[in-house]
Amino acid sequence: MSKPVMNAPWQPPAGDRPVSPPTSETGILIDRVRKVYAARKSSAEVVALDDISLSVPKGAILGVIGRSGAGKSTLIRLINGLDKPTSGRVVVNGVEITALSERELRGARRSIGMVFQHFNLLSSRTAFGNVALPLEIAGTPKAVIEKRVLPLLDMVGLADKRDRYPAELSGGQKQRVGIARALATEPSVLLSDEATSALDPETTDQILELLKQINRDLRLTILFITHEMAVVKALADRVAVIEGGRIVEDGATFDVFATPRHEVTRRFVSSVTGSGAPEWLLEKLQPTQPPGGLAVLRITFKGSDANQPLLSRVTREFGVDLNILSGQVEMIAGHPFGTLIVSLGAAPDVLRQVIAQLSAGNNLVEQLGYVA
Ligand SMILES: Nc1ncnc2c1ncn2[C@@H]1O[C@H](COP(=O)(O)OP(=O)(O)OP(=O)(O)O)[C@@H](O)[C@H]1O
Repeated sequence: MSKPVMNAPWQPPAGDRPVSPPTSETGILIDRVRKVYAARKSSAEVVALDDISLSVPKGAILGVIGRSGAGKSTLIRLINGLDKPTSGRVVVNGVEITALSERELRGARRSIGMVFQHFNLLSSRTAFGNVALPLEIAGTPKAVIEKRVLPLLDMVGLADKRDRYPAELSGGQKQRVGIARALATEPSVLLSDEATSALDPETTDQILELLKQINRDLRLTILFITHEMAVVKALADRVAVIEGGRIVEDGATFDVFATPRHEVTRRFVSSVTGSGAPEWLLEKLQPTQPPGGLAVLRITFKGSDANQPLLSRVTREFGVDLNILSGQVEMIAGHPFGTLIVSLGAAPDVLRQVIAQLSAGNNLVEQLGYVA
């Protein structure tokens, strides 16, 4: 049914960020993908994806985050073959999706599960009936369907709701049915399109936990798109930030949180870590020192350095008082990560030494300005 990748020899990507050629351990490969929507009478041509390359190892969870219109949904549609790129190729578990005919694609899609923001359940079917649907379409015998669906409903915690209709289920329960349905054809890859965006925070946490468990238990490769960094923080091993159809930053989740390089990433990161300066402080910040003014520093602690008593050491050593203006320490991808914003009064040469001392190890120290 599906074609293995074999015809074209591997060429390194032309873009500035090469990806490795697909191996047996590559779950999803996006190779120099460009998608241009043609101009229409009333609208100009849109470059939705502009030379994107990404590689997701088998069993990994990649979060793709971007603002509205960045190109996230376009990317998902190209991976599941609902749309074709203008150029470039998409390889899922060794199958070059972009080289398949419509008929071949129908078969290949069984190995790609999809979870949707609004669940997309059939209201006329029970939970069981919704999960069974992709198997019925694939012509699976009834006895096999029964054997496959019941353990799936059990896995998502809905064994007792098998005969309930969507209207009788909560949002979280509907999404559990959606996840079970996505797993019915035993896919190797799960694509999630804003799966938790319609859910309240507590239900979101439960669904993210379920996705993590499924990833662990089934060694399923997951690529999800979202506009919420909190979802990336909770779920992703790796993150790619997309803006204007380009990947502006990608890497291990902790590294991207700890050292965001692009302005868009910084904004996403500060929305969940409290690393951004509070509004009241931003209003008071001045670029030059007013008479008697205090310097304002932002210190980002990474990894084990987050636990070190650096501040008291600096206070003792230089005899300066550090006032904590805002701060937070939390765990990201299993590592402590903290941000503190402090003010202090010190002569310029002492300030330089304080900054040097605080910058020891993995810490990042930035001077934000001065307050009166
Ligand atoms: N079928 C289409 N025809 C023309 N332009 C399109 C089409 N689909 C998407 N676009 C445009 O491509 C760009 C990327 O859209 P896309 O839906 O992929 O973004 P997104 O990141 O998913 O946004 P959102 O979070 O709002 O869903 C946008 O400028 C959008 O207007």
